[in-house]
Amino acid sequence: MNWLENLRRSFLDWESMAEVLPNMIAVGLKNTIILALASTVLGTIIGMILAVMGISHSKWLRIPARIYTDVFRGLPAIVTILLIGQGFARIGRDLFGPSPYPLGILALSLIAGAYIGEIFRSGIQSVERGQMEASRALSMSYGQGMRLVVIPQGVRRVLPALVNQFIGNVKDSSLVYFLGLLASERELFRVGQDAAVVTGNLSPLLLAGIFYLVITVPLTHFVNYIDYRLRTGKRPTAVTSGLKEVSEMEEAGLVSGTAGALASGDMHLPASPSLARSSAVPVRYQGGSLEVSDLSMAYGALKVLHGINLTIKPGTVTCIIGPSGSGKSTLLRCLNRLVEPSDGDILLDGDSIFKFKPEHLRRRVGMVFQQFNLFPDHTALGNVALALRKVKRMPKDEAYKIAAARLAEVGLAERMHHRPSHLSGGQQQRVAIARALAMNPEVMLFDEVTSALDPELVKGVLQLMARLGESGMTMVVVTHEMNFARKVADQVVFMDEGRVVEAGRPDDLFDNPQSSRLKRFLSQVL
Ligand SMILES: Nc1ncnc2c1ncn2[C@@H]1O[C@H](COP(=O)(O)OP(=O)(O)OP(=O)(O)O)[C@@H](O)[C@H]1O
Repeated sequence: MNWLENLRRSFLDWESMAEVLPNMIAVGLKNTIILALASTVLGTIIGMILAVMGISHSKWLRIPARIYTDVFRGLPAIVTILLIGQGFARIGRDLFGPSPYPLGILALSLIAGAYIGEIFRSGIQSVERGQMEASRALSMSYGQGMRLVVIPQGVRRVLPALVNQFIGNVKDSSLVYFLGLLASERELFRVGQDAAVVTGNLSPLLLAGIFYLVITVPLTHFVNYIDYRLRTGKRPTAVTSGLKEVSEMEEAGLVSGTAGALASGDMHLPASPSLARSSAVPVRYQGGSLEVSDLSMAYGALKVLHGINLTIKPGTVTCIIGPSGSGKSTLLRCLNRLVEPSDGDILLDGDSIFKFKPEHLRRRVGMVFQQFNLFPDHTALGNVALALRKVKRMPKDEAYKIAAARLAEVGLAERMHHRPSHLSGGQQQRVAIARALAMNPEVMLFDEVTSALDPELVKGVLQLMARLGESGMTMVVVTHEMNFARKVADQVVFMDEGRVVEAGRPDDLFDNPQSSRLKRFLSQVL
């Protein structure tokens, strides 16, 4: 039992622990926290700058950020601390006085910045491109899209990694003692080590270890909890349970009145009980007109649109059909300047859209995407209200009132407090439509909005779009739904290889195609 007693004296000598405890808390713990917090805050600022430089289009920003990251990640922490702490000791003395403490914080921050920069960069780059596209389509500037949509999502995704970095800083703070700290500046490790030398056992050092764990373990669990809350949002549990069934029932309700109606051509609107109920007084829209002339567009050397001419009258529905890669989506994106054409002009209510700032144009021309592109960190209501608040600068109450009304119009009054991940695909797409409508546009662009939906959810969305078309909204719809185009469109445009091959009334195009290309296309899709 002798060796057991030996171990106890080495590690669990209560007296020497009790003796060092006040100093451990008042000096060691305090300094460790100051060193770790200060270097994390400064490192976060450096990291954010590095991340923005790292994703910049300019190589003059990217390359220095890369070199910095490689150097400070590649060097052992102790080397950096000694190089900074001793190499800059003179400057440090002039700036901060005799203490090496500030230089220690600086060295820790420079190291942390390199890691945090990489964490931020990968977080921001992991956010889907569609999020920025949706932000821009809602009239946000690039900066607003980054600040309000992309960066918050990126940061949330990397929150656990950032906490790991803080924990790394807590531990790395022990290296600063190499710089020769004053007694009042010693951190946990140094206080423990000093006491261990005096008492001749390791108990004070073990106590220091326990303090490290007291800082890091609860923090990890707390951040995991915050991460969970941010990911899932505050939601009553009762709503989550049985969600699938509710959403399926709702979709079924939407579909039931129209099942097969589109296919048979016997579609009466609004046939859906939930849609009809949700908008007893139909909303009327003041649709705008579009005139596209000689429009061409290229992605680099790839010419995608060749001299497109198109007239879209106010309050009409134009469906664009054509084979994959024929330039339909590109034409749509030219209409709200998500891409810039190389030639030609587009008039909105008689004015060239190139006279406006793109952000102003996009308030008048809304867009809905195939992949919905809802903001996952916001509820349905938050998704619709975000641009109203941040772009249109409406007071919060007014924005939420309008958002709630728009969601009610698309049959989602009862689901407005749900996040996208708790909505079915059809419901998400209806939120996206409500979100675009809330900006009060004159023209709505729909880019294959039902292509990502399960077949049983398609009809609900198509029915909503058909109702919107009947309410006076000008709509340009890229679609593979030929029955929808036939029944709802005022004009169908067939594109192939970047050209409008035929355009006209749906009956004329579908029943009496003129060109061999349209005949071949229809024979493949009908
Ligand atoms: N961002 C881009 N960069 C480079 N080329 C692109 C880009 N987007 C589309 N293209 C190319 O432009 C052409 C037209 O694409 P577009 O998406 O407009 O066609 P589409 O008719 O909408 O096709 P689909 O029905 O498959 O969506 C294609 O050859 C496509 O590969």
